[in-house]
Amino acid sequence: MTQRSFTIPRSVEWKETHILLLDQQKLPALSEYIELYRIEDVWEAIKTLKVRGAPAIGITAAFGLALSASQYEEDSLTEFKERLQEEKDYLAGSRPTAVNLTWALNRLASACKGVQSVNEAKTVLIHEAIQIQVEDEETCRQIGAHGLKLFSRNERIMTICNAGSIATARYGTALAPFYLAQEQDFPLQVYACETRPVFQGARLTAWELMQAGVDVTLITDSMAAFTIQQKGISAIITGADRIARNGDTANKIGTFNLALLARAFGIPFYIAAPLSTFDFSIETGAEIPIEERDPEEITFAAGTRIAPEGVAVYNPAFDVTPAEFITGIITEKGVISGNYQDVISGLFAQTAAN
Ligand SMILES: CSC[C@H]1O[C@H](OP(=O)(O)O)[C@H](O)[C@@H]1O
Repeated sequence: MTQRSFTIPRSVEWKETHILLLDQQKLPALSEYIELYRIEDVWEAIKTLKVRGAPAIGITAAFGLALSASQYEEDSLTEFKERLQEEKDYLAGSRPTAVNLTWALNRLASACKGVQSVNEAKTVLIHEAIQIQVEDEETCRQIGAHGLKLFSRNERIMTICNAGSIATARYGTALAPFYLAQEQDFPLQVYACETRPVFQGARLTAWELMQAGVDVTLITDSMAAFTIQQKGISAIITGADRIARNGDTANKIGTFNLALLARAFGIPFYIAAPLSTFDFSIETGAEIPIEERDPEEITFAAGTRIAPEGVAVYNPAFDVTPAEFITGIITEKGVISGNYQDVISGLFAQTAAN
């Protein structure tokens, strides 16, 4: 098996005194890293999608909380933990849908439970945030390996948004199989939906896959059905932002459309997501908070107004695909399918036991 080498971009790096962040709003024209020193800048980077993608949001928020806490001057452990809770809640409020944000912040808070001093707490927070990133990279690689087994050579696969390397620690979730396929000289053809309104597919997925030398074709979201029909798309794979215990899955707006098309065309529809994207506290997708974003994301394109001033706008950033339309969920533990309620409950039990 030939091993090929190529660039797989990273979204964020811990730099002790600051966070180094790939500004995803500047891509694809500019691949620029910015330095974040304050928690307010981390909050703003998440809110304005300078960093986006469920795992990448969680990792960045964890770095932001650890960095801010490293600068606290409170000597009292009680006062330190009170301020940590306040700033944890502040970061958690930056975006509502991706559960990885609160999952990562809760993990840092839990890591601090047994500390005996402020200095120990500061060290534990940094180590836990770094550990989250290290684990996520391996998790994504495992998702890629499990996902790649589902595809045949030269298969044509559709995706939406960007669930790539820059949406995670590295490799991505939905795009991870394509990176591993490229490493193994296993040819696949990817059809990427541009992903209105902020074009994560056009700006980010096309950029990532072209950099890796993956055969990627860009289409508009409205072309999905005709492309499946005309180009013989044989599978669809997307990322996820929050998965309920029954398997209902929130992902970028337009994902549910693709799941319905997969059912209509009789092709598999896969979700790729780590266990950290499962929200074991909610039973169904009806409980998933759906972020609604600035109407100007729709009424403007590239800084130019494309809709009449004052027009009513509905701009949900995510939709929820009912579990019945999901062929399988590709996790680091393997592909789960069938009765998601039972299988996910089993995963929850395993995770809780570890
Ligand atoms: C690997 S999670 C990526 C996930 O996040 C995206 O949303 P956003 O760009 O708004 O953060 C999209 O839902 C992707 O599937």
